[in-house]
Amino acid sequence: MRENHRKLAPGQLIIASHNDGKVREINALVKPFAITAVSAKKIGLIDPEETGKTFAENAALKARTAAMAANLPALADDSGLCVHALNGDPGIYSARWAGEPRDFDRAMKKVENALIEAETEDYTAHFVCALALAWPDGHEEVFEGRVNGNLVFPGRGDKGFGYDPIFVPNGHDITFAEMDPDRKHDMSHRADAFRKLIKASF
Ligand SMILES: O=P(O)(O)OP(=O)(O)OP(=O)(O)OC[C@H]1O[C@@H](n2cnc3c(O)ncnc32)[C@H](O)[C@@H]1O
Ligand SMILES: [Mg+2]
Repeated sequence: MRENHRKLAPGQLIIASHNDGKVREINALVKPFAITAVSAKKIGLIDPEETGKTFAENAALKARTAAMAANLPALADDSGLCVHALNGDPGIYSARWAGEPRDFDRAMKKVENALIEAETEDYTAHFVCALALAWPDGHEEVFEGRVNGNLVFPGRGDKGFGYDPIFVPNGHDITFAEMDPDRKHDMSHRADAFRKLIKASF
């Protein structure tokens, strides 16, 4: 682990994501800092193909693409749901399980069906979030966060996004989609990764 992290200077930061739910959460998380977050989608940057084999590789690829295109530092998030009885699926394919156009009811049904097919009682899962910062000169840093929980079917709640309706974090009895956004931000994989990023980069 490198200890000499580069600090992020006050100014503009590109949020290299085309997911409105994520951009909303990232904006809330960077709000206390002297940073103006601009979403990649808003300024018309491309949504690169995610060819990496890990969350960290994909986050770095997205951050790098945006930083080079905008000539500004960029922050990208690659995240997903890893279901233990499914050997970590959907994992880095979490967005792709929702098809095109994205349909997370379908993706959650797919997870439920795969668990039924696996004839398992193990409904444990975790979310992972890799956050990558990339600068136009090629410097990159990646931070990873995680939250453990259990899956419930049918899904419950209409807050949040993606797989939130089926995920109950450990120590709680409501899903991420039933939780106020501020509470999710206290304990989520994204918050965990952000704590590391803020400590290193701000
Ligand atoms: O790549 P970008 O443009 O950032 O947006 P994306 O939606 O394609 O994002 P990913 O490639 O990282 O795919 C991760 C998927 O995992 C799901 N996911 C990630 N974080 C989540 C969270 O906090 N709650 C629920 N689902 C989440 C969500 O459905 C995402 O679409
Ligand atoms: Mg993506």
